[in-house]
Amino acid sequence: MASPQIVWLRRDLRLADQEAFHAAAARGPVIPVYVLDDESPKHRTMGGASRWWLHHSLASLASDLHKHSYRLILRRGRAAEVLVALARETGAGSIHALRHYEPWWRNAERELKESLPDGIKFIRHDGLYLLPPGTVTTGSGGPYKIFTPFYRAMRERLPPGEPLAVPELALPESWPESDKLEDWNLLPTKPDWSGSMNAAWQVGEGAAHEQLDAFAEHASKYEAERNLPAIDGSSRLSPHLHFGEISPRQVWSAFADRRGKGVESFLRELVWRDYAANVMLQFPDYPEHSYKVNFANLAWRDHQGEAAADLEAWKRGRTGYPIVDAGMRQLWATGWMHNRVRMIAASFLIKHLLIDWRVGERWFWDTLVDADYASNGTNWQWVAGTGVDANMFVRIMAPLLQSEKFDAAGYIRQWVPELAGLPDEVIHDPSDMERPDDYPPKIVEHRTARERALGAFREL
Ligand SMILES: Cc1cc2nc3c(=O)[nH]c(=O)nc-3n(C[C@H](O)[C@H](O)[C@H](O)COP(=O)(O)OP(=O)(O)OC[C@H]3O[C@@H](n4cnc5c(N)ncnc54)[C@H](O)[C@@H]3O)c2cc1C
Repeated sequence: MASPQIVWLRRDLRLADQEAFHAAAARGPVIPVYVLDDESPKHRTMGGASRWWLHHSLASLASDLHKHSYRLILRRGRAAEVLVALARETGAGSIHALRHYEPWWRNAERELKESLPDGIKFIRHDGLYLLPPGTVTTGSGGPYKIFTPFYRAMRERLPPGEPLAVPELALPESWPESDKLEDWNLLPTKPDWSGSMNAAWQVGEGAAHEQLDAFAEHASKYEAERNLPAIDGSSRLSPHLHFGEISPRQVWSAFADRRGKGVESFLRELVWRDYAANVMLQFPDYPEHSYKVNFANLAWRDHQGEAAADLEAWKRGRTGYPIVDAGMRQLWATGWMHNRVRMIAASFLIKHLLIDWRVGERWFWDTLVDADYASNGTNWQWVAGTGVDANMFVRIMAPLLQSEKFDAAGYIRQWVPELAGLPDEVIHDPSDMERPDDYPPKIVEHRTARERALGAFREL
């Protein structure tokens, strides 16, 4: 019998369109393993909301494998060490994995390759992105920094090809020991904040495809509706894509025969995910520092001192700005926030409260179910105006105007029930007289905040 092949899973928790499974299945019986590695990412271990999602995603994948009389092996520890030990223990001929690009995963892949004994191969495949990061280059062969030219160059290389079906898997002669998922304590207990998350999401590969099918029905309206938080106009595929329950290639190919403004606009957004990965590949610590180095000197307010109460109000959705509070409460309750509102809430923290964007990035890292090192960092730097692109710090969003412009009244009513009784004309910016007693006053006036931010910028 051919030697078993290990498939090392990380953010690729699916059976279909999974090159690692395919390649492994072609060589012998397959042992799929997920390693819970809290060591390699150091301070970038998964946040609470991501761990909640991970639990359910692993449970779903294990159950899908079980339908094929298969198992998902769970191990915990430093990935490279765990995999070397498992390969020895099972007599595996190869370890297959999809290439990951977070700096800690690139290190772990290198470490694994170097520490495997002779005769055991580590074989990497593509599949996390539409095209492998680093392969879309300028005429002179360099990487792109700006989205639009990157997008144009990507489009010339797309579509990404046909997705793969679920491969036939042969059973190994015996199964190695596995941890129990429940013992990993990925779900919150004290306190258990997951009630509203359970109500908001169906997790797993099957659910990802149902979500895609549901979105495809109204994708033609995406361009018109994507910026309106009161409407479910976007796909909500981000956590499914982040955990790889569905591949971007599968998403792309679902629209192969359909064009039009809505679909085009959606596919363009999907390319942002690839763009962010390309930025991360060029600048591995992009989410950790302002790319424009002079911002290291910006006089941010001290978020652990003078600005601590403001930061807390932002996190809890009690800033007195209804659109910001609705977004932050949606995030807290469901682990997700509408894209337009992410921009408004992030901008509010950075410009109105003059708190370092990295503090907000970390809060999102902990609370988003789609928290993604590349996408989160790239978007926070974009909003801050500190990043590789042309956006500028001095472009300050006016949250109340944004709220009106994007018709957020229904969204505010849903997430800020104290304001539910207010009419549309008032709800975006209730005066002191109209503001219910249980809703806080604005923690800072727009004009004052704007001047403070511009003043800090001028001092750079
Ligand atoms: C401050 C801030 C932080 C963000 N943090 C994250 C994050 O940690 N993880 C994350 O996946 N997205 C992040 N985004 C991008 C965007 O808000 C989400 O991808 C989007 O809201 C997810 O909803 P959706 O699946 O309905 O998106 P859709 O509009 O349906 O888009 C389809 C897919 O394209 C990708 N996508 C869309 N917009 C972007 C974008 N601007 N950048 C990167 N990918 C994009 C996502 O994978 C998304 O699922 C952030 C945006 C901001 C402004």
